[in-house]
Amino acid sequence: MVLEAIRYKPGSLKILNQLKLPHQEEYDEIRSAEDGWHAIKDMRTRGAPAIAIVAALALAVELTNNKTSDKAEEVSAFIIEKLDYLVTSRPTAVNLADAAGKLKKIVETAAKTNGSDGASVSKAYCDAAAQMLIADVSDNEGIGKYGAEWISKAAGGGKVSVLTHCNTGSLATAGYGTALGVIRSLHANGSLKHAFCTETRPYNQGSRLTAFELVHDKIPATLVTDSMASALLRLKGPTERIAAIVVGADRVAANGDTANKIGTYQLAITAKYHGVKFLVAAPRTTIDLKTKSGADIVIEERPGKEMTFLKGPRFDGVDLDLTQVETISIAAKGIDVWNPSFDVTPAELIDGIITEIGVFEKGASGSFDLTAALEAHNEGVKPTTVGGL
Ligand SMILES: CSC[C@H]1O[C@H](OP(=O)(O)O)[C@H](O)[C@@H]1O
Repeated sequence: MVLEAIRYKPGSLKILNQLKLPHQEEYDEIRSAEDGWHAIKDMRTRGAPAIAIVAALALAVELTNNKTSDKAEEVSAFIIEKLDYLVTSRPTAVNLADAAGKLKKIVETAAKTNGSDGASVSKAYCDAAAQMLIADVSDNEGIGKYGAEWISKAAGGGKVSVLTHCNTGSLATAGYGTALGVIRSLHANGSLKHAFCTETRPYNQGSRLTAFELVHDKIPATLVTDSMASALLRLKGPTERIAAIVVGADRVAANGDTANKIGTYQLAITAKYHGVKFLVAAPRTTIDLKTKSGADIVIEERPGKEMTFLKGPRFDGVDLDLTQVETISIAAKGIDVWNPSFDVTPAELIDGIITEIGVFEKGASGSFDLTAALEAHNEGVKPTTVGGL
C-alpha cells in the first residue's frame, strides 16, 4: 500500500496526522485555509513540499464547498488574502511562498480574462492546486533517478551505503520523497547496501517517520542517534564506508547555501572531514533565487516544550500518565530552551544539488550559480546529471 500523507479529491482534503505516527495512523479533515494553517503550524503535516501542497489544497476545498462571490475580482482578492495568510504558518520552507506566488498569478490572470466570473476564477485556482499534487510525485521520481545515478557513479558502481537526516519521504511530500526518494531509487536499482537514518530530535522525524517509511518499503536500514551520525563515517566493517549523505532542503539560496533540519550543518562538516559526498535533494520549487545567500534565510524557532516533553502518550508500549511526562519536563523547568528548527549549510560543504532536472554541481569557480544554471536549463542546457565534478 502506498504511503499517503495527503488525500485529496475535489471538495475533500485529509492529512495524515504526523504527530501521532508511528503509533496511530489517523487522518484529519481539512475544510478551510484556517484548518490548513493550523495543521501546518502544529506540524500535523510537515515537509517543505507537503506544506505548500496542503496549504494550496486547503484553500481549494474551502472554495469548492463555500460560495464566495459571483464577481471575478472579488474571488481573486479573497484567494490572494487567504494565500498571504497561509504563508505565515511556517517561514523557512520556501515552497509555500513559491506556490502562493504562482497561484496568485494564475488567479489574477483568470480574473482579467474576458467573460470571467467568480466560478471561473475559483476553478482556475482549484485546478492549479490539484496539479501541484500530481507534479510533485513526478518531480520526486526524477530527483530519485538523478540522485541514485550520481551517487552510484561517484562511488564507482556497486552497492552503496547512504545516510539521511530528518524525513524527506512520502510523509514530507506528495509521494516518493526527495532525499528518501534517492534512497528508494538506489534500492530499486539494486544499488543500496544499507541506509542509515538519524532520529532527528526533537520532533523525531527520523525515528518516527523515516524509520516508518523504510520499514514500510522493506529497505535495509539502521536508525542512529543524531550524535552518533558523525562517528558512523569513520566506521568500517559491517557498515562499510558510507558513500554519501543525502538530505532534503527547506530553502536553497541562489549561491547554494541550504537551510534544512537542525543538525544538517554538522553532518556536512563531518562529511567534508571524512571525504564523504554531501548532497542536497530538492525540487526546483525549493530553490529561492531571490535569496542570495544563507545569511538571508529566516530560521523558524519552535516552542521549547517540543524539546522538554515526550512526544505522545506512550513510551515503549506503556501508557505514560501526565505526571511522568511532567517529571521529564520539570528537568528543564526554569532553564532557557532554544529550539531552532533549521540550520544553514554553506555551499562550500555541498557536492551537488539534486533536482528533478538533474544534479547541479559547482563550476570551475568552486561555487554554485543557480541563477545562471536555471537560466541555462531554460535555454536547453541540462545540468551535470551523472558523475563527479
Ligand atoms: C522534503 S522535506 C524538506 C525538509 O522539511 C523538513 O522540515 P520539517 O519536518 O520541520 O517540515 C526537513 O527539514 C526536510 O529536510
